[in-house]
Amino acid sequence: MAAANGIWAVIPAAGRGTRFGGDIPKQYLEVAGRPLIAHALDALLAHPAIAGAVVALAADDARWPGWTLLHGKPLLRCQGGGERADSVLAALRAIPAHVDGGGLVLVHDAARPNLRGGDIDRLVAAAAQHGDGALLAAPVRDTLKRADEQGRVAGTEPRERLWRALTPQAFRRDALVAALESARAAGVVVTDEAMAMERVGAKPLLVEGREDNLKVTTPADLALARYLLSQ
Ligand SMILES: Nc1ccn([C@@H]2O[C@H](COP(=O)(O)OP(=O)(O)OP(=O)(O)O)[C@@H](O)[C@H]2O)c(=O)n1
Ligand SMILES: C[C@](O)(CO)[C@H](O)COP(=O)(O)O
Repeated sequence: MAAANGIWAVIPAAGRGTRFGGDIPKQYLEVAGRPLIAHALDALLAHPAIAGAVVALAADDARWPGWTLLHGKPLLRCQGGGERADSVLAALRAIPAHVDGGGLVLVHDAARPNLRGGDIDRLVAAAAQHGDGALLAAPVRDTLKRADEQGRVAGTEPRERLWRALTPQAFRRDALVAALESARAAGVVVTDEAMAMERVGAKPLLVEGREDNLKVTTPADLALARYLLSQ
């Protein structure tokens, strides 16, 4: 059951895309006729459980189209920060005051365009039942090798119970804000929201998500995203 005022989504989109390269920030590269960022925003705001969204943008973002409404729902913007976690925290703080702070928020990378409604359904259902929150993830199905400094195999890592964290990740807003603030105060850079929650003792539930919920990090990812979103 969504809390009063519904579930809000937070979309960190203030990254520099250094691993991707190029002159255009990857969140604005064209995928299936729209900017990459549009797909994540559309998937979230099209979902009936989502009441609104805040997108965190770089201070010098000159490409944001200025959307303020999507699927009839509010789409707010804020300025992101130096790390992804800073952007997430800024966006959480930009959620309107009338929205229940004890309600769930979903945090989803703008760089993940292929989010499907069924995954949102299952994540929201799991997070509503599990007090410590939940995240979409994919079980590791390949053998994992650790490399030495020369790029040679230094060993094979056990993969039992190893998962790749995806997004969205869903937590009670006030708890997530406190956990992110705690990590920041400790000088710990958390790479996802679950890591911040784990730091303060939470055990979020892993919800198996689609393998094709990829994050566009390199040009090869963009080619795959274009293929997937053209289907
Ligand atoms: N300071 C940051 C860094 C990242 N992000 C966002 O977090 C998501 C996942 O980050 P990633 O894929 O690493 O994007 P970049 O940080 O832009 O990529 P890179 O690490 O290669 O620079 C992206 O939507 C990105 O825009 C953000 O909002 N603020
Ligand atoms: C949040 C995330 O997508 C989960 O896998 C990932 O940690 C983001 O990492 P990035 O280096 O900021 O892309």
